[in-house]
Amino acid sequence: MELLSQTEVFDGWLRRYRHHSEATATDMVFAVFLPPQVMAARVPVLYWLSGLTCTDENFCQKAGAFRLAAQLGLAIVCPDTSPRGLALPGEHDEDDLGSGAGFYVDATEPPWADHYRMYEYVTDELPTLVEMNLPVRADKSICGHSMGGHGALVAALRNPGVYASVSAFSPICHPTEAPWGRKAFSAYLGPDPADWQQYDATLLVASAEERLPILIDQGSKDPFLESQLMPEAFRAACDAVDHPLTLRMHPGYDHSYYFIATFIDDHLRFHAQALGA
Ligand SMILES: N[C@@H](CCC(=O)N[C@@H](CSC=O)C(=O)NCC(=O)O)C(=O)O
Repeated sequence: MELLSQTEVFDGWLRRYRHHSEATATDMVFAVFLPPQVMAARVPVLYWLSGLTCTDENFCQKAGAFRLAAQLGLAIVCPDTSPRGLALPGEHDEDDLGSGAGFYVDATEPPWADHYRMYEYVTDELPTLVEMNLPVRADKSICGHSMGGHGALVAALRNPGVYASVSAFSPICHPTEAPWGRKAFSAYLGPDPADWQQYDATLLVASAEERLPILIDQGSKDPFLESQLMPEAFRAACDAVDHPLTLRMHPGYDHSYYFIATFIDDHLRFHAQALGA
């Protein structure tokens, strides 16, 4: 891993690293916040998956998470949202496909399949790299926003026993029925919706092997609420199998990082408690 920068913040450190990824066959950049407790012992990790158009930097600059993470002794790892440095056909033309829009799936279709393997990257390669090279424990939790909320829910539902806790802000809960999800899945996974189900939290929850409690925060004035996010479909799927879900609707809040910043402390405490931080 190549250290690109280190910035002291709340007595901890925000670092950015570049490394070669086998999963994406590109270089990847990620950010990590290390709390001051790493001077004495390894700390647990929260993975944050960002949404469409983001890089590793949006959460770091806008969420306001590091003061409490420093108090709780929680590391936070922020991956990028897609491979970079490529010039695949159409890759940089739209906000919801290609660069900045990896959707945390392993693409099977050309021209994406050789590089757009963000599921493998965030669930396997990156945690292995982080645990080998940084002063963290293997204990981990996962959280995300919008496309990243979808990624966090899918990662937890598909990997029983791996995450101590999972939460999301404004997640794309039912991407196989949402325009963003249908467009991305068609491109990355091909035309057969049967191949999309493994990446849809609302479809996965019935067969989840672990009933890990889920926390979701959602703003009622989010312009994407009904068309793209569909938390009520996810609630119904959870209710049908008694999967523990806390879905908090917040009147007046939208889809932005102002909403995330308002409630991020609740998520940090939720994860810190599960991780024993
Ligand atoms: N332009 C896009 C939506 C862009 C957007 O709102 N991106 C969100 C995530 S949306 C779901 O994944 C975001 O986090 N933006 C970065 C930020 O710093 O705010 C459209 O309208 O389709």
